[in-house]
Amino acid sequence: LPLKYLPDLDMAKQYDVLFRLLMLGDSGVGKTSMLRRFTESEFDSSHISTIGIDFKMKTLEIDGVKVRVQIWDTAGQERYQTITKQYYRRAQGIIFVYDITNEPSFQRIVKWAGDVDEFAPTEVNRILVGNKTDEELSRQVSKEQGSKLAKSYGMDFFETSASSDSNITESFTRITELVLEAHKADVDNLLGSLDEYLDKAGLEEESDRPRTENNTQRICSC
Ligand SMILES: Nc1nc2c(ncn2[C@@H]2O[C@H](COP(=O)(O)OP(=O)(O)OP(=O)(O)O)[C@@H](O)[C@H]2O)c(=O)[nH]1
Repeated sequence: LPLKYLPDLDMAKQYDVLFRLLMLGDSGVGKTSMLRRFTESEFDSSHISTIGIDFKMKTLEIDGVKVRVQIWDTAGQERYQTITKQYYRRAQGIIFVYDITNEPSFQRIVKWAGDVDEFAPTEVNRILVGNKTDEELSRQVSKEQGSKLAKSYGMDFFETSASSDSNITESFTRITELVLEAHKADVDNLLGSLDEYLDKAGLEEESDRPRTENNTQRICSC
């Protein structure tokens, strides 16, 4: 492989694997805010409802693996659900979000989870998140209720605040870890063959090089 291709190989190594995560929950629970907090370290107190679906990317390093996550932020509003359901199938991880100050948003997790059972692959990883813990005085759903529901679904549970940046990184990291664990065999295979490819590329490049005094010049000109 000619030396000039090496920078492209470096680009390819900026991340090892890409996963798709999906955020689901009622309108106003804070899905967009959690995602903005996680990817841009920002928070906005105004509510601009997501139209249809949007996504943001972030790279995490877990156990030495560079994982790029594409996080899909869905609109909680009913009218967009025909569109958003089309994305369930492509997700490897799902974050269910409710608002701890809004009991109906918690009750509706059952409905969101039911939709996922119907439209997402069965092996999809899931976590449950109760957001807005900074609004403790307005709390309507206890931590125990959240934890119990999560347990009944076999999900990990977090209480977060996008506003005060509590448990946001932890939640996104946990779902990414679960997805990575679930796909460990595939990832190992992929990384194994990529390493092999890079080693091979390095060897070929060595053997391509003319064994003359001009070696240095040739390397520099690339
Ligand atoms: N106090 C508090 N407010 C929050 C928090 N997270 C989000 N909010 C506010 O809740 C409102 C709704 O937040 P969004 O992030 O737009 O909610 P969403 O779930 O994306 O809503 P849709 O796009 O309509 O589905 C906004 O006014 C946010 O500022 C939080 O952790 N604490």
